Amino acid sequence: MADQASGGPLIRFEEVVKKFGDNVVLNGLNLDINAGERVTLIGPSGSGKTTILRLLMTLERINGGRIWVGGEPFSHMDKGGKLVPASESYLRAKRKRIGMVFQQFNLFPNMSVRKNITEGPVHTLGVGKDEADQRAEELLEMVGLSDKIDAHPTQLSGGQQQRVAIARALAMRPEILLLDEVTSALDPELVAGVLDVLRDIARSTDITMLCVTHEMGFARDVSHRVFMFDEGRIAEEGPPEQLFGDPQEERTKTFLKAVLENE
Ligand SMILES: Nc1ncnc2c1ncn2[C@@H]1O[C@H](COP(=O)(O)OP(=O)(O)OP(=O)(O)O)[C@@H](O)[C@H]1O
Repeated sequence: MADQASGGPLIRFEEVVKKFGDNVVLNGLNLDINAGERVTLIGPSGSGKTTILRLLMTLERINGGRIWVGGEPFSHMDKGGKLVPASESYLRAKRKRIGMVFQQFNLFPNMSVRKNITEGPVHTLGVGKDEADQRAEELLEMVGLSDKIDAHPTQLSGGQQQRVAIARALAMRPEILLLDEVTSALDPELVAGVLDVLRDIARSTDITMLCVTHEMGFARDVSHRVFMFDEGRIAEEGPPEQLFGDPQEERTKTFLKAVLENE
């Protein structure tokens, strides 16, 4: 885990405000994540965790503050020495650094597994077809689905589809991988397989990961830091052994107790 060559974090949220109408979801959020760090966001429903990932995917725009990625403005762009809100084309170029896996797998239903994985590299990044194919084969091996390369998504279980979605995100060689409750839509018996694949990726790559999850065991295993969110602010943060083992804030204690009782 290291800071950027520039000395700064890979991702920086600086006084970020995000509103939906009158609903202020993030109210001056400050957040730094270093290159290679794996971070988990936990907290009650509606506290703004998914919104953070969606801002990084440029699926939402901020209402105030700034986001930086790799020391460069992300929510903004430099125009003659002044920072102005980023244009669509600027955002499109910037978001190539970032991959996301969603709760719903969102695979292309009419394409084979192979095509699902090679489509982005070939069409968005201009990678040659043979190279994209080879990478798809490597990634399918990594997620344990080599034998499904010619299958269609409808022939796969939810867990298998989610593993293809993970392979598809990694095929774009992102620096940052965002995981939004990737096991929430799965039948319980399929959850472990997907989490094992993610544990492997965490162990074998130095990709920067931001996960929103209710799987506390997984959060404990893979995270360098856990952020407890409450009402759009960070109530508490720390390494998992500290945050889970010795939480300081009342809000964290109540939340963890409720999650454990639920489990
Ligand atoms: N597109 C949208 N339009 C209006 N309100 C939205 C939109 N997206 C999110 N919100 C609101 O923003 C708040 C934060 O939502 P967000 O999904 O980030 O929370 P969360 O912490 O990820 O919750 P959960 O654990 O339930 O996914 C909620 O009050 C939600 O209703």
